[in-house]
Amino acid sequence: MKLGISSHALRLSGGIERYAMDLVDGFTALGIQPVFFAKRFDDTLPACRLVQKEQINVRWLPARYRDAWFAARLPKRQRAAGVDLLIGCNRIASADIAICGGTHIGFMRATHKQETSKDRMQIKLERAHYQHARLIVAHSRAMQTELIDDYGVAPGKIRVIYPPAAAERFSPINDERRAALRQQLGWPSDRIIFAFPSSSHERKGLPALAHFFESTDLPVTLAVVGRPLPRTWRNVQYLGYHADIEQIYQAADFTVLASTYEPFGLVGIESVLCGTPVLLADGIGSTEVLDDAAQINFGAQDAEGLARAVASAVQRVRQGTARLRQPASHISYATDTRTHAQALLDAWREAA
Ligand SMILES: Nc1nc2c(ncn2[C@@H]2O[C@H](COP(=O)(O)OP(=O)(O)O[C@H]3O[C@H](CO)[C@@H](O)[C@H](O)[C@@H]3O)[C@@H](O)[C@H]2O)c(=O)[nH]1
Ligand SMILES: O=P(O)(O)OC[C@H]1O[C@](O)(CO)[C@@H](O)[C@@H]1O
Repeated sequence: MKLGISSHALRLSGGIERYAMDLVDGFTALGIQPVFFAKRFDDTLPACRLVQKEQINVRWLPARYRDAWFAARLPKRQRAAGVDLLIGCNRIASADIAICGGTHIGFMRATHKQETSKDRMQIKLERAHYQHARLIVAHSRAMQTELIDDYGVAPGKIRVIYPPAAAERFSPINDERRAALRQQLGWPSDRIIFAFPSSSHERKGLPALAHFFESTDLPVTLAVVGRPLPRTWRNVQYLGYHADIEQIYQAADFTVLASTYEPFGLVGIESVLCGTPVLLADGIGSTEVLDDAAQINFGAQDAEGLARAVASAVQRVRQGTARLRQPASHISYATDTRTHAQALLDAWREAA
């Protein structure tokens, strides 16, 4: 069988790029070399050597037309490469398995965005994506609901399969190494650090978090990794895009997301796998798979709820009960990439 994966890019960026890379990892472990269709490749990544690269260049086009152009060119390239099972991580109209790690209608509703012609183009392409695929893999139950209610997808076509995380990257370290890492990052031992990995600050709740952190008297710091910050705040530190993000999780006391729309939130499981519990706003997809020891929840729009959640996190750290010594036991599914790749193939066999 010749397996294809389509995605925006094979490079480090946000969640869906991470997911596509984890698919490469998982299929490689199963002895399958995927053909990878993308607009861009970062050739310094080891993943690029594990795939047959098929680039579809869209750079010459204005941004708004790129996705549709990519989707239109893809079928010919699929046939030429002899692909007989295509997994679509981006919106295309020729995938056999469509991955749903977010819907545009759900995103627009949750973030109260005014619809423009660009959004309508995205939604049209997205409908074609879901319609063409024989199987849709939703990254959370919330996505399953959006697919049925907002896109009219037949429930029988959808399977919820949670996304994986690379275990060799995301794992706990011992206390000594952790203390050294914290020192390296300039984090005093009496400071309680909340990591905030984000490539989309507005959607992931930076305004509410920054407002709380700048005005609290608790000895807490919000450590932002990913996109640069628009300004500075008291108790908020920016660490840049950190290639070895696992070190941030390993060294931090908690990881926090106050997202208004978060289909899954890989950040949640990556942090827990590193032994670091999470503060997650209600409704974030990964809250479905974590137990109470691993997470503290609050309402994304509830300032007092956030304050209570941070206070209870601080209390756990002070009591020495925060860290998770057996990370996998707090997550309801097997997170390794190989199991995920196999689950996709099994679901495909059932659907075909
Ligand atoms: N190396 C590195 N990685 C980073 C950094 N900042 C963020 N990331 C990575 O970017 C990813 C963020 O993933 P998510 O938490 O899942 O959020 P997203 O970018 O909004 O992803 C979207 O697609 C996911 C997959 O379906 C969904 O899980 C998610 O909810 C959302 O829709 C994680 O893998 C995280 O490690 C950084 O500074 N450095
Ligand atoms: O807040 P961000 O990172 O721009 O993400 C928004 C994106 O999320 C999606 O709703 C799906 O994940 C896209 O349609 C939308 O462009």
